[in-house]
Amino acid sequence: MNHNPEAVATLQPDYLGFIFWEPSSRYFSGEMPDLPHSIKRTGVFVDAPLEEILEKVEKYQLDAVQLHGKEAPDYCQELKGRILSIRAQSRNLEVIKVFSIKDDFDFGILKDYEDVCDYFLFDTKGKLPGGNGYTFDWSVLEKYPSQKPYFLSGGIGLDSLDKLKGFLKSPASTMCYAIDVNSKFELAPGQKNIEELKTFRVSLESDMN
Ligand SMILES: O=C(O)c1ccccc1NCC(=O)[C@H](O)[C@H](O)COP(=O)(O)O
Repeated sequence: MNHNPEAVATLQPDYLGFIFWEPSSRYFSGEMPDLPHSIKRTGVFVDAPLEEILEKVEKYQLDAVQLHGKEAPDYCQELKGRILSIRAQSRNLEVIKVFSIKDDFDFGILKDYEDVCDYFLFDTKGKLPGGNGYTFDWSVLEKYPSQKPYFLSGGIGLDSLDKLKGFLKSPASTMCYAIDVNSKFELAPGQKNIEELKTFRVSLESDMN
């Protein structure tokens, strides 16, 4: 297994993802490492049965789930409700609903998800439900109609830095809450390139200060 989450954690990301979709080359099945509490352990799922998500949430003490399939609003709502009852309201579970964009996007779809998830994540449509390594045209986000913060994702790498810096200064990014990176920072599936991640972070942060 190539996964190196402990090394990624030294960079203190806000979220750290674990892929729980078995066909993925990044599928995670190992022991959850000890991570600082400031880092949200995020389980990535694709149309998984609710019971499977609940089992992983408890087993790995997840703080967030990222849903990459065709999960309906009812499903998100039930997930939230079930977690609340299990955790007796002691600890939240963030639900991040992913939408994959090809060319254009019908933002009307988001309306029914507004009250049942915490964040949206915009990824690029591809052969796989995630981790395809392609960017979409971020200018579609100029029409983003919601006040819900979103994650920007899909094919972001060091070669995206200039474009990303421009985007983050544009009105389309007003509700952009986080940048999600994956395959463009890998030495092998699941094994992240720490030096490149560091370079990416330092470059973005220096531009924003
Ligand atoms: O990474 C995977 O193998 C994967 C498989 C199935 C669903 C989601 C998956 N990854 C989700 C992510 O969190 C990615 O960060 C997102 O899709 C962007 O990936 P990339 O285009 O490689 O930057």
